[in-house]
Amino acid sequence: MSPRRPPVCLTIAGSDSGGGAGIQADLKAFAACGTHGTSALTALTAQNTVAVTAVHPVPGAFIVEQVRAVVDDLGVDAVKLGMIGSPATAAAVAEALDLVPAGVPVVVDPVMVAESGARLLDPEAHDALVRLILPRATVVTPNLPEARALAGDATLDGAELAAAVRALGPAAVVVTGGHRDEATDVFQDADGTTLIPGPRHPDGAAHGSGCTHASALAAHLAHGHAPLEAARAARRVAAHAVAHGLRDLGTGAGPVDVLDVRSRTAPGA
Ligand SMILES: Nc1ncnc2c1ncn2[C@@H]1O[C@H](COP(=O)(O)OP(=O)(O)OP(=O)(O)O)[C@@H](O)[C@H]1O
Ligand SMILES: Cc1ncc(CO)c(N)n1
Repeated sequence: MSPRRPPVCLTIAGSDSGGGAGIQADLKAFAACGTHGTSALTALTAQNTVAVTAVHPVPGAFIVEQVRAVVDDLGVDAVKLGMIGSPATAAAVAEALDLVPAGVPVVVDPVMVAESGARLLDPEAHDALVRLILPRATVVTPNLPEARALAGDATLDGAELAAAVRALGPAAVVVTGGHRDEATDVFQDADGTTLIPGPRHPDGAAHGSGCTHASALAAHLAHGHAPLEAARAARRVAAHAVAHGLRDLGTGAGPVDVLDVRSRTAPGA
């Protein structure tokens, strides 16, 4: 890679009109982690901090075309997958992944439910996600309820839960800790299980924490870090974004802020 060329990350995900999650969070996290962010939208959501009021899926052929445009010209050093939504979108995303050169890491955030409680994955898309997408993941990053839904067992936890998700085909798993009292992430790959602890920050502005985490992880893989090191860095980046979350924006859970915008002034001011 030429020293002047930053790593390029591609998010294949949904848009959050409220700017907290989805591609809006992904592009900010990519930039915060020193990479150039590109995007292929899977769905547009009319969304704010309290609800998702409408979803407009992007036609499958157009998802593929967006990925082709990026891959053919800019190149891609890591991919992050977010909202899939429907079985048809899962099939299109799988087709789009065939355009990504072999060996490029793919981080899959198996988005199911928004922080506001809205469902973002049709129940009938679950099988397509498991069959078409998870086996292609370098790292899959479910939160606790998503991991249990993928494992098909609501009683599992810790290393057993991570192993049940890894059995679906991804090389590594991070069960993220935002839904635990201690916000400890559980990483597992072929070498074993590693806990990734860290301080728990007050809740109330964690909308987009999962997207930020998965994108930061992809960005660190794009920089050449190994999955475990990238997962440790992603925990730090996401926790920082939660700590600086914009709790005064909106009436629900405020957007995370990976760029800590309150500490900045307008350029030239
Ligand atoms: N209150 C918190 N304090 C510190 N770190 C947190 C907190 N909440 C989440 N995190 C970290 O943020 C990352 C994302 O975890 P989380 O489990 O919240 O994802 P998620 O539920 O998919 O997020 P969302 O659906 O809101 O985008 C993890 O690394 C997790 O440890
Ligand atoms: C578009 C989109 N993707 C992912 C999430 C998960 O937080 C969300 N709320 N919205």
